[in-house]
Amino acid sequence: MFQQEVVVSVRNLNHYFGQKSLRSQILFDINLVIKSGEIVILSGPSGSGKTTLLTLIGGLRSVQEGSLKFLDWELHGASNETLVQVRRNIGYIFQAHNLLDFLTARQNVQMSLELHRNISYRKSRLRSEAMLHAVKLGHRINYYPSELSGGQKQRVAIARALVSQPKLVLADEPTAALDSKSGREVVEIMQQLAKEQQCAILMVTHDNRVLDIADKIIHIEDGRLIKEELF
Ligand SMILES: Nc1ncnc2c1ncn2[C@@H]1O[C@H](COP(=O)(O)OP(=O)(O)OP(=O)(O)O)[C@@H](O)[C@H]1O
Repeated sequence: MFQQEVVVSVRNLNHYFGQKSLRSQILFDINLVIKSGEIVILSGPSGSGKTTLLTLIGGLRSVQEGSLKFLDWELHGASNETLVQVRRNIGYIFQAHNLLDFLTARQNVQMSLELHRNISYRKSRLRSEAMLHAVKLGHRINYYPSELSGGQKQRVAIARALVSQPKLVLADEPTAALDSKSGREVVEIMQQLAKEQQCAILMVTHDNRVLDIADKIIHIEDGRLIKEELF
């Protein structure tokens, strides 16, 4: 068995949007722990605060109140250098896969490794190709995004998110644009790679077909975590 470490720890987190009289509270007293290798699904109605919470955890937005720790880094009051370090340890997968159209599948994956300065071109190329094999795209390495199906593009996005062996993957509706078979394939690949690399996954989804891959499902409503289900 792997020793599970705490990857994300959120304590009494509040968040507000807007200024002065237009200021309104969006997140209320959020408490949450995510451990390595754990797959957590975040569900809730539109506008309940899911994306806001995901972007806070991802170091993409400033923490205003409360504590948010990623590994040993406190994000509340963190410097830009710290946030850059944090982001290097996180893989991001969004609904629109955000691949660059003028780069091949391999180049899209490799680009994310090039943010890590201490890796040679040869090594990054080999690792990117191995990762594309892992997501079952070994036969599409030199294809451009326009030559791939929706499910294949999303698998390239998974390879890109996981190739740097991040401690955490944040996925915002990764199956939303996919038919049920491709959606299922995409989450099963995420699950398998997460368990192999002991990476935690926090996934926002409305897709009932994939709920069973979660170790834990948390529900958010009007900015409050209301229920946690364990599997
Ligand atoms: N930049 C912003 N400025 C002001 N209000 C915002 C901003 N971003 C989000 N909000 C508001 O915060 C609330 C939560 O939004 P958020 O995008 O986190 O919800 P969500 O649960 O991800 O919704 P969906 O499922 O529709 O994507 C909403 O009421 C939204 O209108």
